[in-house]
Amino acid sequence: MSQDVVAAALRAEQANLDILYARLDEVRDETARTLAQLRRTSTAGTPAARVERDAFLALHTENLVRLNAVEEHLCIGRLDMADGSDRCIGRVGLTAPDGRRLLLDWRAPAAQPFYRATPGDPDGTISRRHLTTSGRTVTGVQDEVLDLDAYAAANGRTETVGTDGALMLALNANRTGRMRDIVATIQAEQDQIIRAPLAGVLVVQGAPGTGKTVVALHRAAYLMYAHRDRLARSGVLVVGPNNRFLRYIEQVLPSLGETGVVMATAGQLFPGIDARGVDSALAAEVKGDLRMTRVLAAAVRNRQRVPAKAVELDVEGTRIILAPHEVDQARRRAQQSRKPHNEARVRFVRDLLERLAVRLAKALKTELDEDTRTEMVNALRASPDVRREVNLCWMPLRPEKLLRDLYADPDALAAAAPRFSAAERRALRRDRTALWTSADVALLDEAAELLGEGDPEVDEAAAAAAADLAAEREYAGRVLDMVSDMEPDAREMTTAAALAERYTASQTRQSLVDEAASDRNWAFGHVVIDEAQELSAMQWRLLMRRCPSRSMTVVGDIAQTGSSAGATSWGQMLDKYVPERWRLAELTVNYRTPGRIMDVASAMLAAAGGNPSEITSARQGDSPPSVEFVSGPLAPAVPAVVADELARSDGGRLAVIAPAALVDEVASAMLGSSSESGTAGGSSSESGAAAPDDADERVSVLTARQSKGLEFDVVLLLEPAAILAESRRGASDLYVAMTRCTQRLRILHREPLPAGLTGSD
Ligand SMILES: Nc1ncnc2c1ncn2[C@@H]1O[C@H](COP(=O)(O)OP(=O)(O)OP(=O)(O)O)[C@@H](O)[C@H]1O
Repeated sequence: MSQDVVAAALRAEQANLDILYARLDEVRDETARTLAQLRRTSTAGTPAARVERDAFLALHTENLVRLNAVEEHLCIGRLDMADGSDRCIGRVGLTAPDGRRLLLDWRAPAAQPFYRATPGDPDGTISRRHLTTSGRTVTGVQDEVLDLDAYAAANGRTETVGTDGALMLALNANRTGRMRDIVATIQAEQDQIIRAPLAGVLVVQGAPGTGKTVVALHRAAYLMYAHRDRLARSGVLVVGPNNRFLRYIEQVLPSLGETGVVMATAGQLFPGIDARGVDSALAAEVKGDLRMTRVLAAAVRNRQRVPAKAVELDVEGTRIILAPHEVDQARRRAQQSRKPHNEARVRFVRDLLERLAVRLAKALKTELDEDTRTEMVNALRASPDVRREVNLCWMPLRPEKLLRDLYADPDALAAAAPRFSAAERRALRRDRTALWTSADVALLDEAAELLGEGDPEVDEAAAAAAADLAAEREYAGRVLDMVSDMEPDAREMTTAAALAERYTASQTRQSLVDEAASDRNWAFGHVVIDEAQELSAMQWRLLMRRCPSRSMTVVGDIAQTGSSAGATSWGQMLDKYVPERWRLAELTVNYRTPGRIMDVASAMLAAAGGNPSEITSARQGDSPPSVEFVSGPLAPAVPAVVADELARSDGGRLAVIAPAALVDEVASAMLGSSSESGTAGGSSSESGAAAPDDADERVSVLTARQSKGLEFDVVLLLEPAAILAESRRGASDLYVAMTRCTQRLRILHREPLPAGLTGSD
């Protein structure tokens, strides 16, 4: 390849990139000016005029956010088409003032061949060019020929232009602690998943590092582009395994210009609760089991009581009897309504008061007609005795109270869960002050279904709010007429239909995250679930309630299931909700872990009885895991090894993954060594151990479970045999830990190594 050809290609691409950035700057300035003008516009005028102004404010603000988000790597490449035209592909669409298309959004249908065209199926293309850029400078180009004859005819040569491959550059780059988008290098099998239809449940199964997470996030961005009308209003929910993981991925969607996504762990899916407690393996398993639906239903029924014997009540000085059989009859009738507890209570109280009114009339020797009946009922309602007894029989309940009372009372547990073993019931026992766990959240949600809202005032307020929202939506439909005056690039980034929905969303978008989080009945338009193999059957039930349309992207790897309540097959969890309506897509190339390390991880898992997926690694790497025997305690040996690795890894990030019992000791050893002399690698912030939640530190000390979904340049794995023995799913945890590194895996051990795990001692 002549240097001249490369230099000429770089020059040509630089000239084009300059035009694109100049246009981006222009559009940004125009949008900012329009916004400033709109803000200056008087807020007086008709309500409709104010609503219009707000609609445009929201639209332009959103556009500005998007335009600012695409500064880095604005243009990712180009397609040369057989018809002589070309298509520049970028993170956003841009049009020249005269309407000429300058840049095509990577999600547009016309951009699809950039990811999918092959020499066997060039789809109207001659060649594909990948661009690497740094800031606003082109640093590399790489051409892939898709139709050789046409390429030779167009370029007068068959030789392609190429600097380093964009994919290899991306894979070899040091990690930063934050996941990056992969718009420039999405692979064909990944693109198929990203652009798959919105409807239905799509399960993306794949071994470690195959890009499941990153693909699911790009799919969310794609769906929000292709179905903006629907998803802008209802929002997309992304569920991840823990807060650290959510922080690790949180920048991907904003970097693709998409906001309005709710991110949550399974422990944050019940309004007002952020579960921080931890369950034992048995408690998590029991709480995640579908048998809990029956236990909770029984717990609720057991709060609908009949007094053991007749109770005397004082009603304004008159004594009447509350007879058990009458309470029982009122209870039965209320139960027959099949309404949730708090709603059925209204009927129970009404029925019981009617019966007591008869007794009261008799005691007062009064005829019971329409007028006196109302009088009697009012007197009964005012009686403290009556109120107390009615509440004792059928108390209005919140889910939190129901569950706390159940966990705290062995008798209540025994009555609600008679078929559970004593050990299972013991596992559920908790003090009233215990922290909520993520498994509790699914139970609270189930309890909320069984209890219902039941407060008529609340219901009325909700109905009024719903009516308001409907009226706004109708108005938003009329805002459509105004779209034609919009600036072309703003139009490009939306569709006319989307504006209508977006206008409605503008009322909620800013607070969509808060609103959706505070509304248990929020129906998300699409739900992305990551590390989905970890979810229990009860958690699936909750997620299905959050997504009545069943439009979901479910990603995970059954071989990595660590939770005792997690899935052993996808059908086990999904068949009951979407029988024969979920589809499976598989990813087969590992972009993270070098092949020589992956082979050892797979051999270990197979030797432990697991079932690792067949997998090819995009890179083989230099060496298998290095294994070192340590004769003394492990923790004190760690800082020196970390210092050595940091010195070698040139700015990369490192994780020490240890058995749970060793983590604190290792973290202390790291902190001690850094405060003493900085021997562990320079400044204390570089060498000090980070808390498991801290994604920005260069060194993290984690358990295998905490490392799920994350990645590091170098992993130092301590005592694999202890991780293996930690739980019933210890082999999966160890497999996860071994597959987190992008460059090197170093193992320190004192105990004998698990079977299959061999390396270069
Ligand atoms: N097409 C691609 N181009 C560049 N990088 C990619 C591509 N696909 C995946 N990667 C990178 O590979 C790494 C692994 O991706 P990701 O975390 O999404 O995998 P995963 O399947 O979710 O892994 P695990 O199940 O082990 O958590 C990430 O750094 C991701 O950016």
